[in-house]
Amino acid sequence: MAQRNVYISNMPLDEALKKYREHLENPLQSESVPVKSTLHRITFGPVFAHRSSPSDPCSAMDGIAVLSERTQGANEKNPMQLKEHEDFEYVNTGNLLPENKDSVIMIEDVKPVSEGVIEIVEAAYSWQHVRQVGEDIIVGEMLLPSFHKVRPMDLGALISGGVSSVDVFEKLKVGILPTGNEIVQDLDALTRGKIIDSNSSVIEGLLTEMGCLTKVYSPCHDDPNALKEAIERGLGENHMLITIAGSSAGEKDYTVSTIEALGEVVVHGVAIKPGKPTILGKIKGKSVVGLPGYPVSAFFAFEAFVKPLIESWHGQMDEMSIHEGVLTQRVVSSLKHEELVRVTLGEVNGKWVVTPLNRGAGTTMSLVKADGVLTIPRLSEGIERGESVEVKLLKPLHTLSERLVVIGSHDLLLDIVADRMPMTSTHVGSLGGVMALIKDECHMAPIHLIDEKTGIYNISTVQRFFPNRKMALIKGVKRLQGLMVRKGNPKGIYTFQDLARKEIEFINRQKGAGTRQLLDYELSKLGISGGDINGYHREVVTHMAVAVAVASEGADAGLGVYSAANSMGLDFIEVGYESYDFLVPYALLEDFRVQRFIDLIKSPYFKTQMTEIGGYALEETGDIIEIGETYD
Ligand SMILES: Nc1nc2c(c(=O)[nH]1)N[C@H]1C(S)=C(S)[C@@H](COP(=O)(O)OP(=O)(O)OC[C@H]3O[C@@H](n4cnc5c(N)ncnc54)[C@H](O)[C@@H]3O)O[C@H]1N2
Ligand code: MOO
Repeated sequence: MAQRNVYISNMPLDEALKKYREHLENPLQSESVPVKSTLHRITFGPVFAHRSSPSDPCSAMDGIAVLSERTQGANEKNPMQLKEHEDFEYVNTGNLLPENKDSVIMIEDVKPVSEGVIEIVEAAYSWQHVRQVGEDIIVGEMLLPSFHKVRPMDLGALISGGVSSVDVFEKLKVGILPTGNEIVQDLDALTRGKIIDSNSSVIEGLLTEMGCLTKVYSPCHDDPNALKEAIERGLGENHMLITIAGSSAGEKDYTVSTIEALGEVVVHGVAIKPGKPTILGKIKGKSVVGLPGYPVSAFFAFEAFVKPLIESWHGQMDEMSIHEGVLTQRVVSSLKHEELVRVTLGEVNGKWVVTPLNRGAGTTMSLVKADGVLTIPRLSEGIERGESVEVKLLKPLHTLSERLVVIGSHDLLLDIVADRMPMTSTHVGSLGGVMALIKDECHMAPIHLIDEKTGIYNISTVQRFFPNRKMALIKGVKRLQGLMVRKGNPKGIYTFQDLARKEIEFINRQKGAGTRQLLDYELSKLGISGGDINGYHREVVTHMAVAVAVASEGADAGLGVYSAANSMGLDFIEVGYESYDFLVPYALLEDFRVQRFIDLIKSPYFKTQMTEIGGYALEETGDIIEIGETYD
């Protein structure tokens, strides 16, 4: 008499899936694919920009390009006439900014007077309506992290960032093996007692939707030897095999015994209905899943086990929805239009925080980085900071709650961290980060703030801003700051005094940035005022943006870190090492996201990466300094 499988367990779904996952390794390797063929593929590693975008300064509006200096003094009472080819050139949106021009006046604000002569009633400020080099993408910037499913908007960023091919996960090959003497695949063969194989097509469709390559085999007869051969062949030709039917306790249900003979049955029988007799097996390291034969059972067992397993190999999870959160920055909007603001989300102290991204219509990266979209209706002037808003999610919520929310000063090391753990970072300078921590809008603020009296970094500033709250400073890196100049230092810039020379164009960091404070500190020691330096008021928000401006000859010098200068091939005049540390509320030190971060920056991997970039010292990285007392 044939043996029956009577030992079917009743393992809870979560437990079964966890146990099975632990038994299997991700079978997928990487392959290099031309950028235009990467839609819906999943990135194997981080993808970095090969070029900046825009790669040259260009006009952001239709109008005329002028030298801002030339327009000073123009106002309603004193209209100013300008001559074409002498004082201005006509430009359209996207045109290269002509030589010797630094700003654009919109065509609406230009009054034609006669052939080649126009009149303006308002002066232009420098870089007005000009898209600066790297406004959207900066060479070397991480465009996409690992495990990212490429969407249409990502293609735009990859192509703008000069990427020609991308390492993606190879497609998962899955074999589908229907079993049972009664199963036929051809309607003509559907005689009395036969059943048409509908399950294989359903499972094939589900796998195709997930980006897998499938192969459906001919139905295997209820014969142990035939089944053994078919399973071995199916596994040899694929990464994974799904068998259909024969999973239960019938006399001819050979699937379990065959898998057991060839490898291991990890689970047989789960506490879901339909789907109870599902088999989760492993042969030679590969996954074999036995789905029950009833069509609905097969579908649910697939959704419960196969789908999450493949998704986790792809680094992807569940679906989209609407979510509520608190806005961390005021968003001003025009009454005329409904505005779609790209935002990031994170969970801080049980509250969801919503941070707007760059709003320029040319910033493809704002779409790539967006976790969701906030709609500001027509006839609304905008939304205040602290107000509750509803966000349409572009990413699954559970991946967002794992995120470490970082607001503050920028450094290239944040890209290394963001590639290895879930993180969102907003770059608003050190003081901006401190303010966000005060309002509980982030977990962590990277800071480098010099005390102008003592020259000591961070500690005294933290004491001053948090007199009643116990904080912790996670020691980060010592990084080399200096003046970036073009290769060979053609303008002979060696000291801060040189910045005040008439022919030197400087590019500055935004107010509140630690580097801006360092500049002001050095200038005040020398008695130089910001107004003495051309370009002091021209601000960008990252070190890389400064480096790109100098490299592309938009400026002659800027202050920033060695790593940024080095990556753009610039010369570097050392100013000294500064402490770039991570400030967190003491109470959040034990938070799993903060812990994950500390583990990462203490890891050998992080040290190797930082050493490769150069310009950093990591002696105390990950050490904790407690600051202040708890008064509550
Ligand atoms: N004594 C017991 N009997 C059964 C148990 C049990 O615990 N004790 N479990 C029941 C449950 S629950 C399910 S589900 C089914 C699972 O059956 P099998 O996986 O062994 O599949 P079969 O018996 O071969 O077929 C079931 C049913 O599905 C049809 N089928 C099979 N393959 C296909 C296909 N490719 N396309 C469409 N339809 C297919 C098949 O003809 C049968 O009608 O067992 C219960 N019995
Ligand atoms: O649980 Mo079965 O899988 O009843 O259909």
